[in-house]
Amino acid sequence: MTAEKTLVLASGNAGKLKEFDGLLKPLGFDVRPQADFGVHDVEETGLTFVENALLKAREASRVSGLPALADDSGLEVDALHGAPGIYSARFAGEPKSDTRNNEKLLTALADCVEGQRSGRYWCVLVYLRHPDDPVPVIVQRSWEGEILAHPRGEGGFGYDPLFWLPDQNMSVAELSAETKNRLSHRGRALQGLVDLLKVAHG
Ligand SMILES: O=P(O)(O)OP(=O)(O)OP(=O)(O)OC[C@H]1O[C@@H](n2cnc3c(O)ncnc32)[C@H](O)[C@@H]1O
Ligand SMILES: [Mg+2]
Repeated sequence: MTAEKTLVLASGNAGKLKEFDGLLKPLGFDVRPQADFGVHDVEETGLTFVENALLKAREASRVSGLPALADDSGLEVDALHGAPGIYSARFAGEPKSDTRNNEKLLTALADCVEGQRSGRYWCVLVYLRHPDDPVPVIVQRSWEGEILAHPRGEGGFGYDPLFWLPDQNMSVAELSAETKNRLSHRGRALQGLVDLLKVAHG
């Protein structure tokens, strides 16, 4: 394994870290969570996923001295004019809670009938070779679905029990980890990033 393939993952989200591990280890990357270096969560002050991902990657790379990969992601619901969007993790306030976020989403959509509950996950990945890297590698991918009226399934994390995939006839929380990684906003963004890295940085 080459030293260039060691990465710090700029995330404190256990669900994301597990998915990245499953995706990056088979590709030969040595993936280190930011907690290994004592990196704390940065304040996500950006107005876009890309700004927040840059903030996270820069901090993790600065503290660890390694190239960094950050993920800023969230759920965009059409009937809620794009909410919770970049505020998805803290939709129901601090401290962050998937359970309370899901309850708040169900309440917000209580009057919304089937057919008006469309939405999508977004994942923006940013890769920095070092904290001052002027050429970040950036990939954005979405994943279309509908918001269920009741949770289904035990897998995944976050809004997955409420995110329905008509094509699969399942919620994301009912998919296997492998299938989620193959289809998801994050899995496809990472595939795109790995392809770009081959071109951009050898
Ligand atoms: O910032 P880090 O430390 O990475 O962890 P976080 O949970 O705060 O991550 P974000 O700021 O990117 O917020 C993303 C939120 O969007 C939701 N989300 C993103 N991807 C998801 C997925 O694959 N399944 C379910 N929910 C997801 C979930 O609520 C996340 O907490
Ligand atoms: Mg966050």
